[in-house]
Amino acid sequence: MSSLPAAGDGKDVTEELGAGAVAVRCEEGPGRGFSWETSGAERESRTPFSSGFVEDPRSGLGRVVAAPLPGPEVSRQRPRPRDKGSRASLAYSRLEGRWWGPRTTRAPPVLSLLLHEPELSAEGGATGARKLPAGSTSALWRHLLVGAERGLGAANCSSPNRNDALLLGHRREPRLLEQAAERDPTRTNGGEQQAAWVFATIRNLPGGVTLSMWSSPCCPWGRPQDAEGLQTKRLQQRGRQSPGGGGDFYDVSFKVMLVGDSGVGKTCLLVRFKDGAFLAGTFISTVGIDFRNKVLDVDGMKVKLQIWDTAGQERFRSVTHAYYRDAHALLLLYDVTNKASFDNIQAWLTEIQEYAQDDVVLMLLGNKVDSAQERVVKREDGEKLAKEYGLPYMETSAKTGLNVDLAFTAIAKELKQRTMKATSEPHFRLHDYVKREGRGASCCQS
Ligand SMILES: Nc1nc2c(ncn2[C@@H]2O[C@H](COP(=O)(O)OP(=O)(O)OP(=O)(O)O)[C@@H](O)[C@H]2O)c(=O)[nH]1
Repeated sequence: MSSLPAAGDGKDVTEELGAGAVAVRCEEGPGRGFSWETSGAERESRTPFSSGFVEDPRSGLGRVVAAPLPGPEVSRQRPRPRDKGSRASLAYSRLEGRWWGPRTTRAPPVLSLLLHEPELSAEGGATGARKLPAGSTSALWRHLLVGAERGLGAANCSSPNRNDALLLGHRREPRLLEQAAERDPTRTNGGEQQAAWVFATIRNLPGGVTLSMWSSPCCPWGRPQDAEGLQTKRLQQRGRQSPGGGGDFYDVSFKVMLVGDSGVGKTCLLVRFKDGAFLAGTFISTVGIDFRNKVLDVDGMKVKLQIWDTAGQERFRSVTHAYYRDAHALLLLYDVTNKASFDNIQAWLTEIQEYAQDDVVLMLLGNKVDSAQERVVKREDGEKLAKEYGLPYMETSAKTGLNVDLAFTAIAKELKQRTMKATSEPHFRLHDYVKREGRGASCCQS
């Protein structure tokens, strides 16, 4: 792979980026958000995927994105001339409002990824903007399989001058597409229309990762089969109030992480809690890490939970490790229909012990209890394990919603109590609460 040209020299770098060259990573931390252009070639496919978190300094909202990059330290440094040829070559500083890289430039680079639209970030997901040269048939875009699976979602994007747009979307956020489409109908740029409209999927990114993408029906790589269907859907849903949003007020805020093997239902649990919906159908693994916010009213106090959905797959483990230290609470899930996921709980606990704070609030959840026929892990086994480790325990179903709200509410109550130094309220006991309130197959220990 050749190195990226300096930003602003007007060159189309897409060919040079080569196969699999799509992703973005960000510096972590409030008020320091910026995005990176990255690239990766096939030969770097063993590079572990990494991810970053960017937070809008004004709204305090953020989003997580994934990138095939080495360690997080890469993003903590400004690219310098000596970085030329490294994969973190260009960056856009939101605070400074300019691009910088090997050479600071006035204009954004031809191929750039940018994070913005903070209101969308409240919903999580990876977004990015990409300026495409008109009629581009770059190697990059040949990697897009237009018209991939239905049900993939997207978030909005645009370039800094808000002319050219394309996005790297989140796989399970069709609502974001609707929002994006309503806010940004097809834009015009020098006679060429580009906007976020139609999804595609980028496959075979380094690490074997697949990312979903939406783009314009009139984009250079052609109109996908179901563009009209999408448009119809958008029109029908116009006027629906967008849920969530970034304007929630809160008194206290906590970070909660969902961990456990791939496929145990972490994403579904989060979506059930946040949206009251169940993600049935094809299982698509989480890439890197993602999060969503929800504000709960806990005994008169607004408690914001920023819930981080981690990827259960082993290859993303190095990504999630970095987030443990900031977590106030962890929900550790296994799947009652999958014995291996239960057997792996001990390994997860070892990991938690190593990376999380000592005082992290931890709860064990046996998910998918609606699948009674397929159940292979008995409730008693879950209880026993929880007791052994002194954990509160519940059985949940993201499908039916059983105990889902309860699990998060219990966590919020416990965390809220910890922040109240002296209070006249009765002492909250997480174990007792879970035992008392849990429904159906839920239970307890202690
Ligand atoms: N029956 C049933 N299926 C569920 C439940 N929760 C999740 N699933 C299904 O299990 C599969 C995996 O769910 P996800 O939420 O994507 O799993 P995950 O833990 O986030 O997986 P990774 O992202 O790979 O870590 C999907 O096909 C879901 O539809 C549940 O409570 N009941």
